[in-house]
Amino acid sequence: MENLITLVNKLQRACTALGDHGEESALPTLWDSLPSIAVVGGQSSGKSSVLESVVGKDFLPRGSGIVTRRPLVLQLHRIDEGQEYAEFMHQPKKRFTDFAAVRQEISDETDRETGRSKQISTVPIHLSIYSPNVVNLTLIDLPGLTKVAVDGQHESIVQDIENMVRSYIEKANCIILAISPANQDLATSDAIKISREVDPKGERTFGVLTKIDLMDKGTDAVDILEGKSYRLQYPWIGVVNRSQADINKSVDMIAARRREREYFATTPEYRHLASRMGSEHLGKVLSKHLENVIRSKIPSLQALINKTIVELESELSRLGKPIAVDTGGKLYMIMEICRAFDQNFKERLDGVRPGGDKIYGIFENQLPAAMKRLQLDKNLSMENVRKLITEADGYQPHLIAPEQGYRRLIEASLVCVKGPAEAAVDAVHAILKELVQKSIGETTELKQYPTLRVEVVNAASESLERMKEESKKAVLQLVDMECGYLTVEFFRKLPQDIEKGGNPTHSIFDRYNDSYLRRIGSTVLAYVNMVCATLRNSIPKSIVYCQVREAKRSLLDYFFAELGGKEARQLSKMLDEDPAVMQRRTNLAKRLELYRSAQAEIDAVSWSK
Ligand SMILES: Nc1nc2c(ncn2[C@@H]2O[C@H](COP(=O)(O)OP(=O)(O)OP(=O)(O)O)[C@@H](O)[C@H]2O)c(=O)[nH]1
Repeated sequence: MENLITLVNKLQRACTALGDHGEESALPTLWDSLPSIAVVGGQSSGKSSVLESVVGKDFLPRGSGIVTRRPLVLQLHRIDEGQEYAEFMHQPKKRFTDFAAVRQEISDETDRETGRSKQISTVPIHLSIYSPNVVNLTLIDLPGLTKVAVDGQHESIVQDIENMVRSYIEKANCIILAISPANQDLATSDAIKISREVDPKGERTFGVLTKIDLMDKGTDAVDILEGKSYRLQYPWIGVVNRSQADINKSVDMIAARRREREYFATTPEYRHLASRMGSEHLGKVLSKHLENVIRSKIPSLQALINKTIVELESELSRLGKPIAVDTGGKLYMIMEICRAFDQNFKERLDGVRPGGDKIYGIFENQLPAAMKRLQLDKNLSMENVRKLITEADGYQPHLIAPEQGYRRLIEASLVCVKGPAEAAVDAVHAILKELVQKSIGETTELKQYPTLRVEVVNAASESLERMKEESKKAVLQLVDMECGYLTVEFFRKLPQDIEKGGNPTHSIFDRYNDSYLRRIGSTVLAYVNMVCATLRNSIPKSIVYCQVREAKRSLLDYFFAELGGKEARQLSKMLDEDPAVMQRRTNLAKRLELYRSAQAEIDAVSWSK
């Protein structure tokens, strides 16, 4: 039991410290899942007296009219030994051992928030009391309900107090301590009225009857205490607090408790109820009830903490790691981020992620279609063949075969292939650029650092540009190579020209007959087609070698080489994270730490059940 309530107190205080008790928080609040006990009653019903009696100390401000003007969240911590003391959350380092000073501080802190006016405020005062004479409990003392405004107060105060009280006790996890004076008709009890409103079945309401000793002679509270005149889910508990005369005479709490015990034990009407009457019994009943409630709540509390931890962790991982402080750390961080990007890019080329297949589309469709559209026979009209053959002959018509003529005709046709080859290089370049963009977009770490992102994009683009130029040179070279050296085999296999069809005695313009020239044309076309078939295969190989494979291998090599020479200041500039993000990460980490320790503690409690 001790563990449980200590845990509750700990978590509750921690959550309040983080401001985790308001609606502004996006996270579900622990505060809302933990039970608390609110003390509700009409003015002068004996509310402060009951609280003091449970605590066993004089410490609450007293006086006529509205004394309690702010909620007081009171946590009682049992300590095994030592001097009792109190601590306020708004003065964390100050220990109060003089309880008169505690009373004064409650009063002063109330005035600080509300001014010296008689206004009320919903901002609670948090007070912890550590004592060997208390049981672990968290109690909330609320301003007393009243029926009329006194001088200097706004008419709305009656309603304001009621609303504030309701805002606390309407929460499903609030256990209500409804205090009614026995010397007033129960039908007029403000406490019963408001608690019935928020807890109609009485599942979380404890009725406390005060001032039993002040009842008119000849009357008693037996019917109420036995639950006959007004039945509550839990039995009524009667108490006898110190009278005003006792307070004036400074009768201490211990003596008051002893007298209370004696009162119930010796008064004939109440003797049979003595074991379940009095302030001490009230404290024990409350503690036991709180324990039961918490036990039943542990699973949902664990679920809530675990869910919050997952949310905090995912939010933190979305924000990314914090920036390293030293140069080496920064360098390592940049390299890590770049590697993450590079990995993503490679996976696209290797087919682990989509996009790389588009390159094959260029080789399979675009390049062959473009080569097909070339109309290689455009240069091989009869006229053109005749012109090039005779020009190549020069002053001496060829004797066996028009060697030079063939070369010129083949070259003139093959040169056309350069267009589609360069277009294929450009198309692959465009795809690679697109893949870089996509990989940049998918590298979450880069979103965190806009400057680094720009630098990586620039470095990758420059590399791709360089590779494109190399690739163009290589494919053009392939075509030039085909023009520079013809495949002899092809020509050796041709049937030898037995009859050239030429007649040197004729004029230069009709030196060769049509069928001879047609044959040359078709031989050239057959040769060029054969070469094109080879180029259709070798151009993709060259492109992959110069661009794709190279991009996979060394996309950021230049960038890395330059990175090594950068100074700390330049590295910091690259990791220029938004300060708001840094602040958010720190806050989240602090919160996560709190929730983790809460998780460990509550797990330990649930295992020890
Ligand atoms: N004889 C006797 N007097 C009591 C008892 N309970 C409270 N009183 C007296 O009733 C007066 C009001 O008690 P408080 O405890 O101050 O009442 P309260 O509800 O806290 O009132 P506010 O703080 O003003 O809202 C005090 O003079 C107490 O001494 C009781 O059981 N018996």
